[in-house]
Amino acid sequence: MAERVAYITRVQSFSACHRLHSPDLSDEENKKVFGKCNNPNGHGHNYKVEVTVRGKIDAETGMVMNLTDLKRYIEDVIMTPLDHKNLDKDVPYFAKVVSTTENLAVYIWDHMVKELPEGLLYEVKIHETDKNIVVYRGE
Ligand SMILES: Nc1nc2c(c(=O)[nH]1)N=C([C@H](O)[C@H](O)COP(=O)(O)OP(=O)(O)OP(=O)(O)O)CN2
Ligand SMILES: [Zn+2]
Repeated sequence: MAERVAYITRVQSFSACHRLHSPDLSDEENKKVFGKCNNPNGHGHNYKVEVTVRGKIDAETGMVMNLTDLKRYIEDVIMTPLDHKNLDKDVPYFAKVVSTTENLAVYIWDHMVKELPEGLLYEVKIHETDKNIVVYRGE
């Protein structure tokens, strides 16, 4: 049978708070750029992350990869470090990196790509709110 390629996705939600604030900008500039999201005491989100892997459907198993394994990687990369956390204060990566959803997607990609078999990770999509969605594909 000809080789077939499929995309499989696992969805995971987590809750976290953050403040958009750049150490490279003055307080005034931060207020101007980030507006209400620069509130000193932060604000929270119920993030929804979609992790998609792309690969050949294995002839013997019928799977690109076992979704149960993907679930375990997501637990280690997303849930343990990020769920119910203050992103800026609890996650060392964001001490100097602004916790935008773009940078959060890069964080998740960079950690997920180390766990997964080479070449499988295709996309990290984050719904910060129902209306704000970021896609990162490792570029
Ligand atoms: N490019 C980006 N822009 C913004 C980001 C981001 O991560 N990347 N993040 C924010 C804030 O974190 C903010 O929390 C967004 O919330 P809000 O504007 O309230 O969200 P909605 O637009 O979905 O809410 P409305 O109901 O439309 O008010 C801002 N910008
Ligand atoms: Zn926010």
